[in-house]
Amino acid sequence: MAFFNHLARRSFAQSAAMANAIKNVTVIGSGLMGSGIAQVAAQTGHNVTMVDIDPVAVEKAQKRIGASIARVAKKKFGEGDDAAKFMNESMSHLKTSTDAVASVESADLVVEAIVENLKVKKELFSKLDGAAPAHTIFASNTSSIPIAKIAEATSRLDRFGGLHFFNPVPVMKLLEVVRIPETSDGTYEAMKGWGKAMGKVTVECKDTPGFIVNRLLVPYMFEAVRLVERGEASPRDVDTAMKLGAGHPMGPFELMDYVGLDTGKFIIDGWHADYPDEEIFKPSPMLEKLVADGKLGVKSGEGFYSYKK
Ligand SMILES: CCCCCCCCCCCCC[C@H](O)CC(=O)SCCNC(=O)CCNC(=O)[C@H](O)C(C)(C)COP(=O)(O)OP(=O)(O)OC[C@H]1O[C@@H](n2cnc3c(N)ncnc32)[C@H](O)[C@@H]1OP(=O)(O)O
Ligand SMILES: NC(=O)c1ccc[n+]([C@@H]2O[C@H](COP(=O)([O-])OP(=O)(O)OC[C@H]3O[C@@H](n4cnc5c(N)ncnc54)[C@H](O)[C@@H]3O)[C@@H](O)[C@H]2O)c1
Repeated sequence: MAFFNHLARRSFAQSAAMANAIKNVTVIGSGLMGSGIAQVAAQTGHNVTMVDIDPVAVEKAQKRIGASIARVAKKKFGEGDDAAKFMNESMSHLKTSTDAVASVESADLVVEAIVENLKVKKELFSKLDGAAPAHTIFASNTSSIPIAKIAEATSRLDRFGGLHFFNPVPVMKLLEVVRIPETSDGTYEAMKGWGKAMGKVTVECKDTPGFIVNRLLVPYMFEAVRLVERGEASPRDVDTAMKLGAGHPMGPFELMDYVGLDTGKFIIDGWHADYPDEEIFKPSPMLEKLVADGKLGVKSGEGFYSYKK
């Protein structure tokens, strides 16, 4: 028994050591998720470079992070010097860039949170694979795309995995840590250890569709839309019912608006392509029209509901 305890202690020590080795973090994508991941990494003392292809998105992200850190600081320290110190120290760990290749030169970990599109993600990782140091771990925050499909664009399958955060990242405690068959034990332990260093509770996931949460949550959201499309209830009543009847903090329509209808469409289109005979994944006329009209939810000011002030 002592031998196995020794092994367990050594494995824990290894993962702690590897997680501690993750100091320089590059987050690619400064949207809803990338800005949240970058914020929490900065708040937890990592050296963070947040990158986006769109300079306007970077500027919006900095504003979003500033407002969010203020909420976190107020919640942790109330008003006063300690809150200001926390905010200043966190922001001091955060740099921004629009040059993805340069941003990974000294990265220990790259977390990708760009558009939910396999081709674009593969193009990005292929480009970064030649620029990042050999030891750098690559991870995708994808909601629905198989990690293995993204990883095949690189030569570092043993140092590739999924780190699936939840929205809003500063609040949601869960982190799904996904491995592909080639992910080394050291990489997996380092990713789990880093998740804990980020203040998250990690769960272990295989590279299956939707990992754990989205495998259950996305069909639920799909059914909510079908129910409304069949004229059986209004979005507002469905949301009220799920909040008061199932204790959810948000109803499905509020949540779809919150996560972004564009991301929702990317997911359903991807799963429909992969599973064409699955009725539930057939395109939704209601969602198609909203996205075509630029109504993407909170991020655009209107989705299923209007958020215009
Ligand atoms: C057929 C076609 C169908 C097509 C549709 C398919 C859709 C598919 C969509 C899937 C998308 C991908 C999903 C993704 O991969 C995985 C996810 O992320 S799923 C989403 C997970 N998140 C949730 O479920 C969020 C649920 N909501 C909540 O938890 C809460 O509502 C809230 C967001 C935390 C807000 O809380 P409220 O009480 O309502 O409001 P407050 O503003 O008071 O906030 C409470 C508390 O939290 C702090 N806080 C809130 N937001 C932030 C922030 N951004 N930064 C920092 N802190 C924040 C706030 O300070 C409050 O703290 P307090 O002061 O009260 O202690
Ligand atoms: N929205 C959510 O609730 C949520 C939750 C968990 C995971 N995810 C996943 O996270 C990823 C990002 O989702 P989001 O909601 O933050 O999207 P978003 O649209 O808010 O942000 C995406 C950002 O990526 C940038 N981008 C696109 N292509 C790029 C490139 N080649 N290089 C650099 N930047 C690029 C865009 O300019 C944009 O700012 C997706 O894979 C999504 O499935 C989303």
